[in-house]
Amino acid sequence: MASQTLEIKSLGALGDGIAANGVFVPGALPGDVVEADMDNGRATISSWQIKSDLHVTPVCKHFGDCGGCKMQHLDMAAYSAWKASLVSDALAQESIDIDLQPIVTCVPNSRRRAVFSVVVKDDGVDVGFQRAGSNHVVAIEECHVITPRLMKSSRLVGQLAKTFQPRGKTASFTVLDSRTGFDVSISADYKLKDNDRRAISAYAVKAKLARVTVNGETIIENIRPMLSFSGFDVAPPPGGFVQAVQSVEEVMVELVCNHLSKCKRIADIFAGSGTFSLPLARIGSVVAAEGEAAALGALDRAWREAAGKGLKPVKTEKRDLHHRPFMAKELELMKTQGAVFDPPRAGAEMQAKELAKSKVKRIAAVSCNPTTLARDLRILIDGGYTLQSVTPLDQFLWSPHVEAVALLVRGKG
Ligand SMILES: C[S@@+](CC[C@H](N)C(=O)[O-])C[C@H]1O[C@@H](n2cnc3c(N)ncnc32)[C@H](O)[C@@H]1O
Repeated sequence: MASQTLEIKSLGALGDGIAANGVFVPGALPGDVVEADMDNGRATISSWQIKSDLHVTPVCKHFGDCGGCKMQHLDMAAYSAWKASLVSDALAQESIDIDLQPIVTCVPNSRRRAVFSVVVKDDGVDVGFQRAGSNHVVAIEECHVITPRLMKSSRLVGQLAKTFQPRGKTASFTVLDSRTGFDVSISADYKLKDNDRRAISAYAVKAKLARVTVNGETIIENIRPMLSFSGFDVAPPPGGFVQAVQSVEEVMVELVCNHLSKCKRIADIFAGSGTFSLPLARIGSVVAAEGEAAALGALDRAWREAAGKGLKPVKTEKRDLHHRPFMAKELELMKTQGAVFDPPRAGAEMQAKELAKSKVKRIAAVSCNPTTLARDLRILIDGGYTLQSVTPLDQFLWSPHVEAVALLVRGKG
């Protein structure tokens, strides 16, 4: 195996150091000079000649083994600057020139949902996260990302798995830290027998789990799992999308609601269970479109339970928005003044093209993928919108993921 001396100049989008010669070096930071073993173009650090001042001691004992966190070795200020740069670099690729708002960060131990990998063995059970690039489950004893309650839930998850999960199989247990208890949603490649259902139910009652679902089948719901979305009680469907960190969600909602604060008719496109629709219903009537019927059901129920508190109507619409976006004409017929769209990672290219032709005055674009966000913003700008601000938000601490909220107006808005 050949060895090379590499001088690290920058950080890539996935958090690897990038050497002067373009080689990606996992674990390296700008300012490092490292000796690396090269194997088929892949670099593995064997030693440091110079260690950059940007290195800090990772807080977690599992760092490097567990694939959950990639950037705990980077100084926090440099880390936040790198995250913001992921957004500004993507915008620059589309020739969008704007000074970003300061990045919104989250504190450790604030993520309210964890996806544990669980394997039951002859001598016990491993509950943890997968090693990067492998199926191996790294059993965790500590985690600095998820809430302390979720960390405690990992023990219950292990006990639950032991009651029914076949030995040697790995399954994914998504646990939501809801106000009324843990909502456990299991995704597995084995079929349940009636005995398994009975065992799951018995354990869920004993451990006071709010709900347990396996491959979409609700095995038991002791109590509805409840979250608060901007003061609204919402019971998201099993495994349904929720923003990862409540404090970051609150900032996103504030940005969107302030931007649309004078709009009487609003479209919430990719609405989920109503993170934006519900607070927006305090401002104007909302059409909430989304592909998951269960998420819309949760939204509708939350709106009904809160109705009478001066809320405007929320009309839900199940719709495949990638194939059937809101057409410009349709938005006009609906008299839409403001729109928020918050698509999955692929973005909302078709929808952006229709919005670009529309008369909608104010748009909030929320995104978890800077590249597709920049593409969609370019479409809107070319359609005559002015980009007023872009705020990066970090709710996936120490990972390479970053969110952003971009605000646009047509004319004077
Ligand atoms: C990033 S989430 C945002 C949800 C919501 N705005 C929120 O903040 O909670 C994206 C949403 O898009 C929905 N979705 C994904 N593909 C879709 C499609 N083709 N048509 C409609 N909705 C889709 C998902 O179910 C999910 O609820």
